[in-house]
Amino acid sequence: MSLISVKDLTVSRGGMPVLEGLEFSVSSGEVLVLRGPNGSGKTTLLRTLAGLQPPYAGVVSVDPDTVAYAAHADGVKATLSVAENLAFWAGVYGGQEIAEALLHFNLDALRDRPAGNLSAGQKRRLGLARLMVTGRPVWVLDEPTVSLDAASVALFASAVKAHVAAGGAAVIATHIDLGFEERVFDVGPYKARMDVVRDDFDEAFL
Ligand SMILES: Nc1ncnc2c1ncn2[C@@H]1O[C@H](COP(=O)(O)OP(=O)(O)OP(=O)(O)O)[C@@H](O)[C@H]1O
Repeated sequence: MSLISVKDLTVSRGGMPVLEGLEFSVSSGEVLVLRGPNGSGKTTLLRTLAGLQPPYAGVVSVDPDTVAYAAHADGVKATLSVAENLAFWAGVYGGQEIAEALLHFNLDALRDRPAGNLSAGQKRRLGLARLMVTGRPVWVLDEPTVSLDAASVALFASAVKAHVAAGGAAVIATHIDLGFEERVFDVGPYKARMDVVRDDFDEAFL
């Protein structure tokens, strides 16, 4: 069953098309890894998939209530403890248990530490643990392993594996090999031509 699909999608940044003609779908049980050099448009595509910005053209088919998005900024509340941060997100998303997420991301010993006092990698682990408490099936992740050491990357990879084994799906922009079976989608060939002109463009300006 397809949880997210795009058809003839163009995504834009600052009003300019960045990628165009995108077509793919991701089903329950699948991981799609986005690849492409810096600045190629992966973040722009992920933000569009997550509903944070509208498509420039084409269609994104996904129920917005099924998506959990994690970006570069961890969205951690500095004055709340680790456990309070997770409980807060669990409440926002409908009350999943936080115990499993704390254990999985090796955060149990840090549960009462104010999140503002965590290291960069610990903060990133907390940001990723949040995914587990959302209960949402479609994980849309932008460079999730930044700041993580090898052991934490392995924790993250196993969380994704468990998530898709339970029927979820994930779209992940990453430059590293996460060591699991995935489909790879290279955005390179979809780079938008700079001479794209919208139908509603006033030719008098050309
Ligand atoms: N506010 C903006 N207005 C116009 N163009 C922008 C703006 N912000 C970013 N861009 C450009 O949009 C393009 C796509 O950026 P995007 O962040 O989606 O790339 P990326 O593939 O995620 O890169 P990275 O791997 O470095 O994270 C880049 O060329 C970038 O310079």
